[in-house]
Amino acid sequence: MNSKPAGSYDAPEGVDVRGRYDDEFSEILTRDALDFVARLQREFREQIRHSMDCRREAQRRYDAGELPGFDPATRLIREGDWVCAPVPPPIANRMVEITGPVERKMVINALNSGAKVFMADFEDALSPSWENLMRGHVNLRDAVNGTIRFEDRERNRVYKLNHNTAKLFVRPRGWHLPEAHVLVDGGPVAGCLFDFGLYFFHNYAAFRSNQGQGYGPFFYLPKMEHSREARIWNDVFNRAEQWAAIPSGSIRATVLIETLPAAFQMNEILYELRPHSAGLNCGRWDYIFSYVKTLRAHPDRLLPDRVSVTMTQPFMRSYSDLLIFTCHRRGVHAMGGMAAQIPIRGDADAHASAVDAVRRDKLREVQAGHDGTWAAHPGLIADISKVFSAGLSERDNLIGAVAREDAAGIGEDDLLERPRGKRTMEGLRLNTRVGIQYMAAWLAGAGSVPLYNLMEDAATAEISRVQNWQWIRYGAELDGQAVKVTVTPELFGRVVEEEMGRIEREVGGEKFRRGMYGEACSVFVRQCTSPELDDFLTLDAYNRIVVHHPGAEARL
Ligand SMILES: CC(=O)SCCNC(=O)CCNC(=O)[C@H](O)C(C)(C)COP(=O)(O)OP(=O)(O)OC[C@H]1O[C@@H](n2cnc3c(N)ncnc32)[C@H](O)[C@@H]1OP(=O)(O)O
Ligand SMILES: O=CC(=O)O
Ligand SMILES: [Mg+2]
Repeated sequence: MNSKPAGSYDAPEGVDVRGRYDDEFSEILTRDALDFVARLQREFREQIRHSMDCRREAQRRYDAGELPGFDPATRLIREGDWVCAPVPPPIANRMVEITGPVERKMVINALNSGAKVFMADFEDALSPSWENLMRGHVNLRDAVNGTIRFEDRERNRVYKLNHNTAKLFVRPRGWHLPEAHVLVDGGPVAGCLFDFGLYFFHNYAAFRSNQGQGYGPFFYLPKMEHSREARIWNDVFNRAEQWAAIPSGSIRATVLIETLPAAFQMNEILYELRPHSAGLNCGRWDYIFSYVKTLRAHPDRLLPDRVSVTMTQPFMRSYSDLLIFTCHRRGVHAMGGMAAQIPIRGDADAHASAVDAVRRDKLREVQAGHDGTWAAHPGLIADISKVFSAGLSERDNLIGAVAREDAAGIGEDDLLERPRGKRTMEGLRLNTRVGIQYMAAWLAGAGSVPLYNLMEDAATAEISRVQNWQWIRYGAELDGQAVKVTVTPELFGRVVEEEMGRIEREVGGEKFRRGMYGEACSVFVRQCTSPELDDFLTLDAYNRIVVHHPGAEARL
């Protein structure tokens, strides 16, 4: 018999759910599901804590002047002749993958978009409020069951799934983010174990029969910095497979190489995950952010304007080439990244040039040997598919076709080569405008937004933040000014004031007053000017979206 009070979650011993109660959420937060998450947390929390300590230790070495590099201790793994488990047939062709937050209408649109894969995102594209996370789980359960519907009453439109849909991958949060609404033995559960655990618990069986042809579920794993973190994921997958009594190697995951230290660990990461690997992906935006973050104490590594740090910069090209070589050598997909352009309404020329930029980016990717790539918006899928299907010429992927032996010699200097380009006042202004507006959206519950005709999410906003921090910290000199202009806290203060004025004019007075712009501005400014660089924009800001029930706001 169920003894839980009405209107509260039925939590097992040691688990305390502090998030708002909702009958629909309680279908996800069942006693058994919470027990599964709690088991994962208890088994892996020490390893996670140790890995986060190791990250801090490595950062102390970089701050003392060391540069990231290949680890001599794992040379045999890099040089050895091993391959990952064979690619599962249902995901052999991953030519175009659409990504987006786990919002109900977008989940349906993404699954119907014509992309091969939909990466449902609890990470860069989602503001991880309790409501967003829990609705996301309800949405994914309904999507996997095939019953998901959404009614847009204003537009008199009903959304439901087509017969053929994209294969679902789910991206849980990174290791660093806690889930403050669920405590296990008094401490917050790791956000990624919460996301993974609930999704796996409710969906593994239906996914394997409806979508995975006996494989799955499938995941994307973000922001790792070292292969020891991949080992934890591999152990989590083993534990989940044992618990569900499904064959070992059912779960597959693509790791985003999106931190600078991880670029030197591609082989090691694949090796740790080799029974469960579904390749690697170039997470270009977080990678740029990580370049600044990792080399925060190196004043000779100032980034040029964000707009000029593209995939054609030599350090970015080397990273993508090495990723293709490594993945194909190990028998798995080498996925490309996200072009930030999105369709532009009401300006045909601007739209054509945005689509053209995406096409060029994708052409470069497929010609380099990437097996597939990401699309930010359904309106780009047809163009991207055209470029990639020509490049794949009837094959599912290029794994056996393009070896990229020429990239075998890419070394530390190539991966660390200094980015080139100008640093301008407009770069500083744009970073500020974008960072504040993104933060305002995130605090209000939207984790991905269109700004100035580009997709912005947590990763792209991070670049704006750390670049401002770096320029202020080291007094970057701006190019293109009649007189010498150095970035100082005072100059930045003036820029913030002027850009807040511009934001108000652009969004309109009423929206500005009702929105979270003031709070966003103070978070962003504090982070850009603090003596020590914060690890993540969203970690500090997370406290502002945690709401414990019953009761007021909570701080971790
Ligand atoms: C760095 C990284 O990590 S990249 C991966 C993480 N980032 C992302 O996933 C961002 C994905 N993209 C998006 O979130 C969106 O495209 C945005 C926010 C940039 C723009 O969204 P909108 O302002 O809604 O765009 P727009 O108004 O043009 O949308 C038109 C339609 O396409 C849908 N749509 C747009 N993008 C997506 C998407 N990625 N997935 C599914 N549907 C989408 C909209 O829901 C809308 O549907 P409707 O016509 O049925 O109402
Ligand atoms: O997650 C993707 C990225 O570019 O960051
Ligand atoms: Mg990312």
